[in-house]
Amino acid sequence: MANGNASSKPIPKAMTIAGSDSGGGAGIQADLKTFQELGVFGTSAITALTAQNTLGVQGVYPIPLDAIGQQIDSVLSDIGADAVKTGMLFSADIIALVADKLKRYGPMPVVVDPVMIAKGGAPLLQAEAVEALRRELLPIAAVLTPNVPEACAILGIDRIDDVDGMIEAARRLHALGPKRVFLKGGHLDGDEAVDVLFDGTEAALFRSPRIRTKHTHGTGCTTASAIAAGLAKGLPADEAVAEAKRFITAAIGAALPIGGGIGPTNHAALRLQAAPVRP
Ligand SMILES: Nc1ncnc2c1ncn2[C@@H]1O[C@H](COP(=O)(O)OP(=O)(O)O)[C@@H](O)[C@H]1O
Ligand SMILES: Cc1ncc(COP(=O)(O)OP(=O)(O)O)c(N)n1
Repeated sequence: MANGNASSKPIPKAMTIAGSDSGGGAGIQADLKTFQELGVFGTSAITALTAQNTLGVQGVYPIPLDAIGQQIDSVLSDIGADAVKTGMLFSADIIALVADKLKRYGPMPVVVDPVMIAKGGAPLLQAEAVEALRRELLPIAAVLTPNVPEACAILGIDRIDDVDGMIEAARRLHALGPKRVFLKGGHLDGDEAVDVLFDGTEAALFRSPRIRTKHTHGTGCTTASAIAAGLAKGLPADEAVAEAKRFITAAIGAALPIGGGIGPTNHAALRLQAAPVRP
């Protein structure tokens, strides 16, 4: 009897392979909250511990390779995953290990969030690891989800200024191997936050009003894990992206002004909109 109920379908499962954010707004913590909110059972392999809060990153401690590999083996050899999301991977060695494991346990859709630098400026990927990301991980990505600075770093270009520039960059990123590129426009200016999904043929735009808040910690992790949740549920990629855009827009709209710096998005926002808590 699946899920204790003979009539229910098995629950979709998604795994996050990422860093831990002690402040709870990004990383593994954001991913697992997102999976839970979107009806997906979440599992994890932690690649690095960060001592982090709304003010910034105070420490980064990579996990030994054996321990990362063992977490992935434990989860994928038993529970499995309908989709995987990768986030902070920190070093070329960790990237190579993760790519190897995903090839061994695949095929399953992999959302690659090429996390490089936290909002406060702390490096979360060693500079020399960008080439490993390009070579090992991009070719196995079902969806690559860079923000604008990450897209520039992967392509070795100085700037992307507008939506036309994003479309051109998404085309060039697609040529590096991912099935789809979802290039996020949160770092650009304008009254709308516009993202580009390029599938090798067409570029589709996803637009939302730009919310005037400083509390955007964890937007990238949350968006990528929401896409992974959609893929785990069997949604086509464009629907998974549309659901993720609704999720992150609501989460930013109800962001939490906690701590003294950049607060986290509110992962419960969509659920609370649907069923507001009565006093
Ligand atoms: N102020 C904002 N208002 C509305 N949407 C935003 C805002 N900032 C970012 N977004 C959206 O959040 C998602 C994550 O984007 P981005 O901030 O570019 O990623 P990252 O957190 O990786 O830097 C995208 O869908 C983007 O359009
Ligand atoms: C452990 C960890 N992983 C990833 C990030 C970056 O997350 P992101 O969603 O891009 O949010 P910001 O750091 O840009 O707010 C992180 N900070 N920590």
